[in-house]
Amino acid sequence: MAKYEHSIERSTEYLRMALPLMSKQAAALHPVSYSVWYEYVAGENTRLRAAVDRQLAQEGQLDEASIHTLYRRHVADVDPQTAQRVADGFQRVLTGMAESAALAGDQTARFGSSLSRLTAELGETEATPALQEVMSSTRDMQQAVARLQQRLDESRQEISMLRDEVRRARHDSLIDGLTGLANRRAFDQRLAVCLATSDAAGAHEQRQPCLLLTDIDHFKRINDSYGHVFGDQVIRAVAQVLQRHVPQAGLAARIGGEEFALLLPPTSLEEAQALAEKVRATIAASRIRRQGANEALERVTVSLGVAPYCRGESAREFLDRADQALYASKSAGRDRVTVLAA
Ligand SMILES: Nc1nc2c(ncn2[C@@H]2O[C@H](COP(=O)(O)OP(=O)(O)OP(=O)(O)O)[C@@H](O)[C@H]2O)c(=O)[nH]1
Repeated sequence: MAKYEHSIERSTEYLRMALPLMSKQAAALHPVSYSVWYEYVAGENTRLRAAVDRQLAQEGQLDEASIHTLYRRHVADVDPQTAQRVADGFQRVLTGMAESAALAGDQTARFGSSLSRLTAELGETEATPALQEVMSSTRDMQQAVARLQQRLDESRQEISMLRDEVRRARHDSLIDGLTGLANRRAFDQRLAVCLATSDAAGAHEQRQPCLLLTDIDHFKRINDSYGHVFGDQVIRAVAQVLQRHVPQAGLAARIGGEEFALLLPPTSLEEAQALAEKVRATIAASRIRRQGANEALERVTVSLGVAPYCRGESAREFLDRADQALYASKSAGRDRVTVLAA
């Protein structure tokens, strides 16, 4: 279940609660600060709440540095999806407020021009001081509404930047930095969705999602012989081969140091096996050149384990079966594919 999916009423209430708390601090009233206080008043992020209370007890106030640290530790890092929802919610609330301010501005402007017309019709002499005062207050009101609109626009721009930042952070949190493939977290998320979809499809579906686990053979030796920089180059080369072979609806991920997974959408076991064999042969046939080294080429091989999903089993059980298949490939001499049928 999503952690925060608050209604507009609820998020407006949080805004009302957060504003006074936020304005007491030394930090500026920007979206990062708002995200922290939103989470604080919503009360579901208990670790953030405890950290804020602790800091307030010690320091009395939150300054720029502490608000950013709290945001990074307890909002952005922990759950980028939540941060995105907070930013989206804030944007919705702000948009609503900006629309109300625009409406108030229009009405004030109309009221002002009616008053001007009335004053003109009455003539200088008949325009009483009371009427003059109403006109002057109306002008003040118009200016105040215009200022409010401008501040709301500025806040909307800041929110928009924050959303981009959160989107980037979320993207980064799902990508493996070395290879550009999906990382373990992205893989686990996709696997869960894939299995739930497969279970919901019912027993009549013949083909099932398949998992190909791939591990680079004797990788420790490669590292020990040629160093970690070359080791990383080998990891990237293997990742590229996997990325080239993954079908559109599948996912290629780096799930450990030199371990990869290809998650295939419902596929026959024969097709999955053929794909695994193609990956193995492509890697075995490639020669990875060491940058700056004279000696020509390094032969790298991988072992693979293939397992089809058995409806109803857990992600852990599915992974374990694919891992057993991989282990069988390693035990049988490496550079091979083992299939463990359901
Ligand atoms: N260069 C590099 N090495 C890594 C990375 N992650 C893990 N390793 C290394 O990968 C090696 C994995 O070794 P093992 O799992 O023992 O594999 P192995 O025994 O050499 O080979 P197999 O038995 O064929 O699996 C270790 O030496 C790790 O230090 C990484 O990101 N970069």
